[in-house]
Amino acid sequence: MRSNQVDRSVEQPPDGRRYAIEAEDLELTYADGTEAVSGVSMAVPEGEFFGFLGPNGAGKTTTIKVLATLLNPTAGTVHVNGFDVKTDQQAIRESIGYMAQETSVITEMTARENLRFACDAYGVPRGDRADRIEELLDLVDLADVADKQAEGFSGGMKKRLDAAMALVHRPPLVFLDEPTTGLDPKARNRLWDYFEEINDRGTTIFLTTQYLEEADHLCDRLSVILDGEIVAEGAPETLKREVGGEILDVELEDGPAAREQAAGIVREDHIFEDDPTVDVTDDGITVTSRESRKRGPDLLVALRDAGITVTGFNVRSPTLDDVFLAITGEHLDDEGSAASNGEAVESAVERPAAADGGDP
Ligand SMILES: Nc1ncnc2c1ncn2[C@@H]1O[C@H](COP(=O)(O)OP(=O)(O)OP(=O)(O)O)[C@@H](O)[C@H]1O
Repeated sequence: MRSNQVDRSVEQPPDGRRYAIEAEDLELTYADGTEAVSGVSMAVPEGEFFGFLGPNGAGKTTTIKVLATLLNPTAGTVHVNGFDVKTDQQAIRESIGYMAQETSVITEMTARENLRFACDAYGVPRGDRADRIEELLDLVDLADVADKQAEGFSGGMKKRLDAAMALVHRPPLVFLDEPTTGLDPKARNRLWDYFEEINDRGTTIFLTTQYLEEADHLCDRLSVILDGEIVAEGAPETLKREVGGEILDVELEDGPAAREQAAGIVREDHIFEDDPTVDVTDDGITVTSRESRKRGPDLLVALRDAGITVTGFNVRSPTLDDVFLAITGEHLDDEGSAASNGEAVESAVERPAAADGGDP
């Protein structure tokens, strides 16, 4: 342990691991007065796959930049790998990998040359470089194109090279800032496999994403950030359970007046006895209740008796989008921007992002 490393032995997670990240009341206000992060606290144990989920502009990148010592916090206490972000910046930089939103790949160089360049930048001992580069090229499936210029790489290949470059010095903790934005589902899945592999090897991962499915698939635990504040945290399954029940989606033939009338029937007719929540959507209503399955048919009868035509009906388990809706009253749409209820209601789970141009 370096002399200035904090001994956090009294603040270990319950299972004896140490914390890779500890932040308490982190605040960051930009020079123009924008309060990007207001009182964020988190504790990420070593080895965890931790997700930081939120819409555009929520404060994810700002938080990551503080953790990676690229921005000084305005207030709060932050330790990364046991080091203080205010006083031990060099030690933190040596002990983390950072895959930024913008690519670090130099397109005039080959994949192998880019990795060599990253080894230089991180001071990887010369004797270790060749083996490490081969290992990373294999891991991210770029061995076949190792000596090809990165210029011709697809978006997915560049992202995989970016991720490999963040890992040449074998950091115990890696920050991935929206690593799959703009990739097609196939390219995204390949990156997910790679991230899972490095996490299985023991690397702590701090991932920011605006994709609900990504957070759900990869993360052991996550925090949801909105307008610079954490609004929920927990394991994806726990958060979904906390929504409290199952979701009943009812599609209606008629427009807004019929949807409001249907919502009124749910609220006033006491068909569901557990005080359900009801949301008006683009094409009907959504009811969240522990009795969705049992009482769903009774609702259909009540709607028919009121002269409202039902065109579709489905009971399902809650998704992270339902969690987001329950907490914020807004959906998180596929562009990562929070959309008011009843406007853009499809989640990133259902709509893939733009193609990234033919990832092989
Ligand atoms: N250099 C800056 N100066 C002033 N305000 C900034 C600066 N960088 C970011 N902001 C503002 O801070 C807030 C948080 O931005 P941040 O980039 O951290 O959000 P984000 O969740 O990472 O969003 P995105 O998904 O768009 O990257 C936003 O209101 C943004 O406009």
